[in-house]
Amino acid sequence: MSDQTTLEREIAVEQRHLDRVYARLAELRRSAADAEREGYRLARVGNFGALVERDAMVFHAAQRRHVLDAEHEGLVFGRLDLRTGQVLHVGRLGVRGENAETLVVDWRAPAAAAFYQATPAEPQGVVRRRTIQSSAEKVTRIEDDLLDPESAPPEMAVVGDGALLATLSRATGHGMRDIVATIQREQDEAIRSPGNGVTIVSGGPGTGKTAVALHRAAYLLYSDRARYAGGGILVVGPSSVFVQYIASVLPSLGEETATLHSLGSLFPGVSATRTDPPEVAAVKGSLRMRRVLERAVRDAVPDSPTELRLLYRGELLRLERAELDAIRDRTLSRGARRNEVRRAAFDAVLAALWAQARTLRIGRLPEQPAFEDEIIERPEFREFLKAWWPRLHPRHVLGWLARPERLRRYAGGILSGAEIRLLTGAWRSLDGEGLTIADVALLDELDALLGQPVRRAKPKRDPFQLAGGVRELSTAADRQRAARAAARERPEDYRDYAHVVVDESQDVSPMQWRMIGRRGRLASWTVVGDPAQTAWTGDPQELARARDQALGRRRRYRYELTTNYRNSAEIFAVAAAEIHRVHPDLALPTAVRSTGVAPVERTVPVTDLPAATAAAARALLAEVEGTVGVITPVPRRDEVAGWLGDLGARLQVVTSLQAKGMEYDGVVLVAPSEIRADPGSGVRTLYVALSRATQRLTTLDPVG
Ligand SMILES: Nc1ncnc2c1ncn2[C@@H]1O[C@H](COP(=O)(O)OP(=O)(O)OP(=O)(O)O)[C@@H](O)[C@H]1O
Repeated sequence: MSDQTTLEREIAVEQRHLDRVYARLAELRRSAADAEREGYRLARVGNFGALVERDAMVFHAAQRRHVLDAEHEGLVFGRLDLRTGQVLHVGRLGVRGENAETLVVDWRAPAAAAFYQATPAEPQGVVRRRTIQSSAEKVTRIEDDLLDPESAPPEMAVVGDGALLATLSRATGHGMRDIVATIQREQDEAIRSPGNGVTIVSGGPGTGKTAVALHRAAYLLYSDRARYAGGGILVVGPSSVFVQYIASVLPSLGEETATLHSLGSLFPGVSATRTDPPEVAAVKGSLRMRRVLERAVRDAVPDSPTELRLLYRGELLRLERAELDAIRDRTLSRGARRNEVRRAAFDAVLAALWAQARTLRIGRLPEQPAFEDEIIERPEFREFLKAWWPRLHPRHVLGWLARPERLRRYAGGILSGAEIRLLTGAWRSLDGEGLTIADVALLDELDALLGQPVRRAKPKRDPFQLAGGVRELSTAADRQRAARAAARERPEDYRDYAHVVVDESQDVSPMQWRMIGRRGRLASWTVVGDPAQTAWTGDPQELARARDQALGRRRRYRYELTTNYRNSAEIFAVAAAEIHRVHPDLALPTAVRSTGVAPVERTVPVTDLPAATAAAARALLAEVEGTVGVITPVPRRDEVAGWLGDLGARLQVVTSLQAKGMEYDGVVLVAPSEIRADPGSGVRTLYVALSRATQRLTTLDPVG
């Protein structure tokens, strides 16, 4: 029988199974809809038992219908033929037939683990593993791996060249894809790592760390939905460009309950995208900044009144600067938080005025409470309090640090003169250009130091309370919907996540670890990263300390990924040569795919750089089907974007720092020597930029 006929026959076999699954799915959807209708009919009967039954029916039916709709496309993607003769189909969700026989096993279920973990050396009872691709309920392609040839029955067919390579050769889109059909064994082990403690996944560029982290979030939600959907999963990435890139993966796995944030958007109401030069980021990210900020939050508000004068029954009551400063120091002693002790500060001022009034022997002086009431009523006194001890927002205090004379005072003896000058220079543009990503961790620290004003607790709104005090008896489905809405509506400063995923963790500074740590006090963690790709130039010991403090003493599970699935072997060879300049002995992943196309490395006269960049970008857009990234040194981003004009949605211009974690089919790298020239982290940043392309890489270096 020819190969073509075998392939057609095998596709037809899978199509029959797929037809059966989709027919069953249609049936399940119909019965879910019927159950929902029946549930509402029962409700009209009106007795309590019927209402409880309605609750359960409507809940399960609605939940089922939602899942069935979400997982329709590409539902079945794998098949295992076991030595026992049993056949298992693996898919995005578990489906049973009318007689409770298994038609599809959920990819996250223990029975599906062999699909990812079996190898020819350790077949785990699997004879043939088959990957099935389909589109709109039609099987389009199948790829087999024969894992245990000796146990294969003679009639067993094996088709295709391996699913992984076929998948890796597909064009890159704007968003990352889920890899659920082709997860590799070492990745699967990390995905299924225990839910408690800290899972640490490391590996070089393109080894699937991000993919693993996101699939792990989906796995955890499957394995213990009550815990992880209830508390929530927070995923933190380095930049907003990156968060947009990965945002579609979890919904494609049927999981919408995770919260994605970039490091610049973790603080409520802020979304910073500007980056600092590495030497400035190292100062802003250092733990020493905490001591600088502690001094700032204890200082007097700029331009606030330096004395209080009040005329009381013909006598002048007066608190001078030294006295006001002493009250402030006393009130803020022992770690009191400024926004939380406003009331205590006001009481101390009133007490000081009272003491003075008594010393002055003012005639007909009332009792202390009446005296204080009289003073509090005076508008000039209220104005004074508002100006002297206002409710402070972290942004106000960061503004104080941007004043050179204040910064010198706060940072003296903590930061060096050169470091203070770096910060002064960086914050000169704070008002004009806004916050940088590194500033956001400082805001979060200031928020923790300032505290929240004491408010009377508002009664919680009952989502089932209707107008006029009528309380509708709700169904569990209503409650579930409300719970989902609550997850979406978690307060912006929500901190009690059940799990925190940190991607590109090598670039998280000590102050950023503190910020993330505040959101994961109750959490288990997944931390993925590659030390060789870091742009951090600060103290490595301080970094390790801050990270350990955030992660706590939980048990650690470590995984190392060793295969680069992104770059062609030709492209990764260029990146590898770059990182070996500074880390000659670094063990690197193996790139599995060769395209036979060598990267293009060109030098061009500086005046020709704009035209050469535009020409290279156009050429790559014509050569590849997917996206093209133009990666620039940080200061050149806008200039280069200007050279390119509008070349369409497939092209993106990013800085070498924004390129972290990103992937494009073609990359034009502008002025690599300028990126390398940074003495702190230049080579490592260039290594990141060189390892972003799947198929084509052109580097353009200006000379002269
Ligand atoms: N098992 C797999 N099957 C198919 N594609 C995969 C697999 N593992 C990884 N990939 C693909 O390889 C590319 C790189 O993956 P990913 O971005 O997760 O790597 P990374 O380790 O986070 O990289 P970097 O550190 O360079 O940012 C992505 O396109 C991803 O979809």
